[in-house]
Amino acid sequence: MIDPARKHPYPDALGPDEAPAPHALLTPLLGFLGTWTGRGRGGYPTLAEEFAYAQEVVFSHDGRPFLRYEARAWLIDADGTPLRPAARESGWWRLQSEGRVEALVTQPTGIAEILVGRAADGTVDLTTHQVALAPTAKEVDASRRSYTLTDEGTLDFVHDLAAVGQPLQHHLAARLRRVGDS
Ligand code: HEM
Repeated sequence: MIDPARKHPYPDALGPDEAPAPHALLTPLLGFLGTWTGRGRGGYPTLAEEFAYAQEVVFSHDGRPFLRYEARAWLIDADGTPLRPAARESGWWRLQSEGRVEALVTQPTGIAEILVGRAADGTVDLTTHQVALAPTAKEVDASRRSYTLTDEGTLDFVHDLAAVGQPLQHHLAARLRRVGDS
């Protein structure tokens, strides 16, 4: 049993210079490590209107060749005031040779995705390998996600979705900044 009062013997690192040293396979994704926050916009043909949201995303590692991934979003109004909690998801990005990525992501809406793709030049592109749905989850057939580290120091995110009978198309786009950066 883990004693919650005791410090974890293998804490995650949030930066490339922290211990433990990152596994060599994480090299193409070192720029992703840390906590990011920002805003995005989303929509879908089945929704009455577009929405604006804020999001926090955390990437960490424990020295092995995978990233821990955690994302929380909440809807905001035009002034940025929080309206209500929105999507949450967490998972693991498993790094393989030549920058190949296998990502496992689960959501409290009953959706579990396995995505595959590649990390290169500060960009990760992921497409659906498999989706598993809980009995009461909405129908999701596929998604395509793109994460890009830009020259301005932002992490830009685009998410296309094929769901509820609609073909693959835009659902979300966001721009995040590393917490602590101005
Ligand atoms: C930042 C992350 C996300 C935000 C802010 C977001 C926001 C929303 C919102 C506001 C809706 C309308 C229903 C509602 O009000 O709850 C919605 C619907 C939906 N979203 Fe997302 N979403 C996110 C991520 C995802 C992801 C990762 C998936 C699946 C892979 C997904 C799949 C869906 C589906 C299937 C619907 C239902 C569409 C319908 O029934 O017409 N969303 N999303």
